[in-house]
Amino acid sequence: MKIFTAEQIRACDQWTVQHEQVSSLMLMEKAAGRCADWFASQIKSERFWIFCGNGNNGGDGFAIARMLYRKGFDIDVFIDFKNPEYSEDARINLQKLKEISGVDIHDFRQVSEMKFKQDTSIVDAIFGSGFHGSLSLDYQKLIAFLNSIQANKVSIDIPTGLSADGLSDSESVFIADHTLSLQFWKKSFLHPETGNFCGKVHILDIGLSPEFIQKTDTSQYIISDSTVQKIYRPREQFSHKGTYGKVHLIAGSYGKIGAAILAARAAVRTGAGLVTVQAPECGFSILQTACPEAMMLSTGNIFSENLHYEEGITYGIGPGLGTESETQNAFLEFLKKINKPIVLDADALNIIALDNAHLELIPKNSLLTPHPKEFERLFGTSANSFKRLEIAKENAEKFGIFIVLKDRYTQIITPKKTVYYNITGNPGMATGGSGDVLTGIITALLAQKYSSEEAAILGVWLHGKAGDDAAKMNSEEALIAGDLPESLGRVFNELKNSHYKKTTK
Ligand SMILES: NC(=O)C1=CN([C@@H]2O[C@H](COP(=O)(O)OP(=O)(O)OC[C@H]3O[C@@H](n4cnc5c(N)ncnc54)[C@H](OP(=O)(O)O)[C@@H]3O)[C@@H](O)[C@H]2O)[C@@H](O)CC1
Ligand SMILES: Nc1ncnc2c1ncn2[C@@H]1O[C@H](COP(=O)(O)OP(=O)(O)O)[C@@H](O)[C@H]1O
Ligand SMILES: [K+]
Repeated sequence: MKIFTAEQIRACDQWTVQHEQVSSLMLMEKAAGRCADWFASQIKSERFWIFCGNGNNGGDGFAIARMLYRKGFDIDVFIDFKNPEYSEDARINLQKLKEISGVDIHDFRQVSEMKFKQDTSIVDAIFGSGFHGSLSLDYQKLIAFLNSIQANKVSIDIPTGLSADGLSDSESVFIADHTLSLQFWKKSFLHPETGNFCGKVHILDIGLSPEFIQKTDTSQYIISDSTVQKIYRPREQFSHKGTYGKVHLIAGSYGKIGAAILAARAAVRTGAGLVTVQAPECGFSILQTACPEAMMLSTGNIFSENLHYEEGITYGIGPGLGTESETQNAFLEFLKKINKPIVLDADALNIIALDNAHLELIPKNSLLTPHPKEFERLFGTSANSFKRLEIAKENAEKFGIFIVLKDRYTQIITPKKTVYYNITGNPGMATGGSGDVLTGIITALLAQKYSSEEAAILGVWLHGKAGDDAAKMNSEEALIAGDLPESLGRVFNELKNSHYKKTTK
């Protein structure tokens, strides 16, 4: 699914009006209708306080107010009495609302004097994609007041004060529990500094031109279920374990053998034909007990100092590996021998980060899976996650690598500087070892002849879906990394069913 900038969304809006025989007023009616239906079906409140600005976001708010009133809800609308200028469509919808005697319209400055009933939901239709600059003092006070009261809060299109494309200059931003985003994800929803204001994001299809969407280029995408269904290949009937590749995980050291176990369990559950763990002997008995499906190769006594290289193997290196000098030397020598894509995580990245020249040793099309701190060690600090993404793009291109930047919405950055955001997963996965599982998953996919790009996209999606399945079983709080490989089976079943549903009657 494409992510467009605010400017592209505006162009899409205009294209739809020009080419699809709908007026902008009809589009607003459709958008408001989708929002009103969502409120009526998802929200328990009897009454709504709807705050409307002077542009088309406010216009949506006026139309939503009218529709919710007709559905039987108790509605109060708040506007800026000091500013009588409205966009044309907002003006028409405000006029329609004024014709309804049952809806009270107040100046938003009066809100703090009004009695707030507990079951009221607050709707923010103040500013959307047209917001720029910063808020006036009166609006800042309003947002501070709304943020301070306990209520269910919903933003239309974008929380007021946020910009669609990155950080905004606004001092205050409306904090939503839900954001009803029209047609598209916005980039700012996907980054921590801005996404935190959006609550749960719901994308409402308002029927903007599919032709425009298809023909308009972007370099940023959401990984949608349909993307993943296109990548996924079911297993062949006449196959054997050789068909599904040989994985070697170079992982674990004294005190961190669990990392190797988690990666190995993930690799076997992702369907790799044969999995071997290269680890120090101190971990053998626990590894062979915890994951009997995997074979073992000794790399040392309590840490790795002697790594085994063979042709035809797909390597995943780093979880719990340690950074002792012997391990560093062994790993860097090992890197020089490899000329096909590998997966590098955790301590493998920390060793590479010790010297910039090490980056040159990474085989082209390899996948690096840093969390933000590891990324910083590799490529330097950045002021915010938007700048970090730009640094990631430059380095992915420069070194010909895929960077899987792990976060709430993990970003995959390709050597061509395309960005894929993953929206599966949940905060239950913020627990030690979940990254090790991802290494096992991606390495197993690479071994099964998925391309690096496919392995990254399918891998992060599967990982997040496994997290969602595990959270459903165990709650987000009780989710542990070891649950993730156990959930993969249900996720694959679902994926396979949807694949067959697409290809059979
Ligand atoms: N996607 C779609 O196809 C569809 C989109 N739709 C909806 O349209 C929305 C976009 O509408 P929009 O372009 O009118 O912008 P909007 O967010 O209302 O803001 C502009 C107004 O706010 C003002 N203003 C701005 N910054 C300000 C500030 N700091 N402080 C004070 N004022 C400020 C600005 O004033 P100006 O700068 O012009 O003086 C102007 O009056 C979009 O988010 C969605 O809800 C649907 O209706 C139908 C289909
Ligand atoms: N709040 C969150 N929502 C979704 N996914 C998350 C969240 N927090 C962490 N994750 C995922 O969990 C994994 C954590 O990886 P990492 O930090 O390397 O853990 P570890 O080093 O303990 O294995 C990443 O894939 C990340 O995307
Ligand atoms: K809004």
